[in-house]
Amino acid sequence: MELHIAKDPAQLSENVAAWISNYIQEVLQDQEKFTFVLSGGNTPKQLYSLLAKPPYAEIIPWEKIHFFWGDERAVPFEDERNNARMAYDVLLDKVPVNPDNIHVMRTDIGPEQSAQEYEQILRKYFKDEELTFDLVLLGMGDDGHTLSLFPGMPVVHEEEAWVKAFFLPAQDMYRITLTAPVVNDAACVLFLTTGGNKALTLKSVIEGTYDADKFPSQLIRPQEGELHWFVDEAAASAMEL
Ligand SMILES: O=C1O[C@H](COP(=O)(O)O)[C@@H](O)[C@H](O)[C@H]1O
Repeated sequence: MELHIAKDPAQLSENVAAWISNYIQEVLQDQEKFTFVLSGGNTPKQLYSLLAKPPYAEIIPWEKIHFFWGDERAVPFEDERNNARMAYDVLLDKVPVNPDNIHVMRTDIGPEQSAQEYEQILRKYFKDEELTFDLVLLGMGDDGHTLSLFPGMPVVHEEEAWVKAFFLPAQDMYRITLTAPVVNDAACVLFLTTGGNKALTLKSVIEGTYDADKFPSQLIRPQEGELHWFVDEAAASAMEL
């Protein structure tokens, strides 16, 4: 695992945008397409908006990238809580992406059906591949969740399915999420985490005893791929560095 610490969220987003842009270009020297899993929430907005502007809007070969989502809130696309909607607003509507390469988790059908459909899309896409995604971008909630793998929920222990839907009582909402095994088969996983409110949780996730029921972010340990944590100083403030 590599830990990268930046001064503040603005500097962190700058660093991650540059890192992602380099990584995409490097990987595309050896292959024709690149698979990029996006996260939702608030943290990645600044990063997405940087990627949508020069120089990244111009140097990233957008038409070669296939976009997927790590998780989705089962609310209509028009709802501002919808993770795909946020990514469209800040990034995908602003760069020359091929619309056929954008693979959203649908919320215009039932969550179970959407999860099954997404699983089929992924299994078909990665049929002959040893690894799954080239890059998975993740966030971490202050409760230690990542994707929609929330503390204490059975989905944390899912080992077979790549995509699951479930009802999250705390938010009175269905969630659709990739599971840990499919993310752990990725070539590279990158966590983006900011803020002092996440400092103690981050310390537990990175330096604490393994307890995935309490801190689902600990589930993410790529088998062969790289794991990077990009955090700001406030989020890193409780760690013993
Ligand atoms: O609900 C969610 O939260 C996590 C964390 O979001 P953040 O804004 O605190 O970083 C996010 O990664 C996930 O995609 C989203 O559905």
